Amino acid sequence: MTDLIIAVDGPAASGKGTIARALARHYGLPHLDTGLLYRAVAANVTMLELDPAQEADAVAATDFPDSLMDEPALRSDEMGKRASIVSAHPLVRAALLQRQRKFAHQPGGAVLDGRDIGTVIAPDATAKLFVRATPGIRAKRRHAELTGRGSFVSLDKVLADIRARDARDMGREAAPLVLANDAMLLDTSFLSIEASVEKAIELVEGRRAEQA
Ligand SMILES: Nc1ncnc2c1ncn2[C@@H]1O[C@H](COP(=O)(O)OP(=O)(O)OP(=O)(O)O)[C@@H](O)[C@H]1O
Ligand SMILES: Nc1ccn([C@@H]2O[C@H](COP(=O)(O)O)[C@@H](O)[C@H]2O)c(=O)n1
Repeated sequence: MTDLIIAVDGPAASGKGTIARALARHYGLPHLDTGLLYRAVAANVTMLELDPAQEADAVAATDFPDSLMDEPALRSDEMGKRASIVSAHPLVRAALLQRQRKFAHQPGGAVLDGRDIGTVIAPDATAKLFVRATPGIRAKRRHAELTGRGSFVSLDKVLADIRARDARDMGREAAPLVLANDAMLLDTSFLSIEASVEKAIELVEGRRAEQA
């Protein structure tokens, strides 16, 4: 059987992680949330008391233990913001590249979600999804998630952070978030989680059938 590589890209809180995890379960494939790699670099920069805006400082923090990726602190909004600062440095991206490519190209295939999976990490992916939702809807979902975890932050602040992160991730020179030519758009704004996952499977199956 041919390997199945599924690339899931999209902006912050669009639902790409939720969809990628469900696809991995559905197809019995390993999953990598590549945002966690950048969040781990950001956390390491912070622990080492270095400056995330300085490329050399951020590169020095790319050598982190795998266990760091399991830290709940990585999931905070602040760490998402710092991750988007360190991720703009080309040398940080280069330091994390092979690890992601190796994961994508393991026997059988894999599901990866992030910003540059379909464009840089696995341009040869079997199926590429670009998941999006309006900034307002993404902010409401992320706000509900954060308050559910006991972190008290206003909806306005979450929306402002999402807009700032979009601008940084789409505006940077190194591997910006863009729609790959052959990516399939999946707008989750008015879809439930279940409906989004169903649609994602349908899109992947359509692409597989075209390639059979
Ligand atoms: N279709 C949906 N309807 C309602 N809530 C959703 C939907 N999809 C995802 N969510 C919720 O929205 C929040 C963000 O989803 P998720 O973490 O999957 O986004 P993401 O794009 O992976 O975010 P990030 O870029 O920050 O990693 C989560 O709380 C998730 O449960
Ligand atoms: N492939 C990727 C994945 C993530 N980033 C950057 O990390 C930040 C945090 O990612 P989340 O998916 O956990 O929100 C994100 O804002 C990006 O700046 C990336 O550049 N490439």
